[in-house]
Amino acid sequence: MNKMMVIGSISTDFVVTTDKRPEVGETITGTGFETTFGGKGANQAVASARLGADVYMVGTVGSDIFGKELLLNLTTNKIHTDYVEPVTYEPSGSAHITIADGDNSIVYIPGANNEIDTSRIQSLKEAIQFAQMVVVQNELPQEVVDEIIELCFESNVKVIYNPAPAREVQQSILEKATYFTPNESEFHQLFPDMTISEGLAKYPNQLILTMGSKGVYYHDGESEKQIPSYKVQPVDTTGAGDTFNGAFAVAISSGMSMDESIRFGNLAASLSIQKFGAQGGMPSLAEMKESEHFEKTWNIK
Ligand SMILES: Nc1ncnc2c1ncn2[C@@H]1O[C@H](COP(=O)(O)OP(=O)(O)OP(=O)(O)O)[C@@H](O)[C@H]1O
Ligand SMILES: [K+]
Repeated sequence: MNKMMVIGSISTDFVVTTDKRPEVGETITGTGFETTFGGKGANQAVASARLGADVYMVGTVGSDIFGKELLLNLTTNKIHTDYVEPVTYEPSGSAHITIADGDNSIVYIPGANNEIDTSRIQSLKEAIQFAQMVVVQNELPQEVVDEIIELCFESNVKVIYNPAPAREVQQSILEKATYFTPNESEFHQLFPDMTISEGLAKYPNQLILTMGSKGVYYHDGESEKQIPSYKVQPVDTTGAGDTFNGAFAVAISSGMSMDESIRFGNLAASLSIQKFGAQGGMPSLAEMKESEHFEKTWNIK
């Protein structure tokens, strides 16, 4: 079984649906309320664990009621929580999402997620060196992300860096990631002066660009390649990118080829967007195998 370490955010999504948004000072009656589990780190951990990886989550939750639920959700998904620390001085991370007119507006409060620091990463050095794959995203302080990638690079541990949400990142850090996986807008934030083709050619077999329904692009050292997505009717695309990253991580660390691993990621993502919530539709390996697109040669270890 693949030992994987996912270092990142763990949050609750509070989702309000309403016919219109309130004006400043106004109170209105909405139409619905739901809480779902989120945080890019936790989402990617759940995606990998459902597909059979042995996942260790590294992160921070508040010592509030939400923190307990967040931990319980991880263990329910068979994720090890030994490296998830409760903190007392910040609330658990949360995203406050209002959906009106088919569009969402979001207030994200990192809270406990910002309390992880570089000394915590140093204290986990041995555990990190023991992982077959490390996965990290941008919902942590950038100096912590930098420290993780530097440590993996020096220790020869494979690391997938999902630079989401978009922000500036030093080129020297990107270069040290085994793979980095922006979507289209994150790509343009990382490389404001480059076309997509120029970026792909500069980082062959390393830059994996997800383009929603258009599929995934990378350069194999000889030419640019496009791996198409699977045609489905999306219900809720929240968590598509997280599912892709978690599934790609499982496939590539199982020794599957780049093309196979991307197809595996695309298939998992296409199943996930047919259900509500970031984690709600993330498939198990058994559900993947039931798909007509599952390939017999895909061998998950
Ligand atoms: N409409 C769609 N139809 C089929 N597959 C899709 C669709 N949207 C997304 N996907 C799948 O999900 C993967 C990731 O999607 P995308 O590039 O939109 O990432 P993202 O912007 O990080 O997603 P999100 O922020 O919504 O989680 C794609 O590579 C593709 O496989
Ligand atoms: K979904």
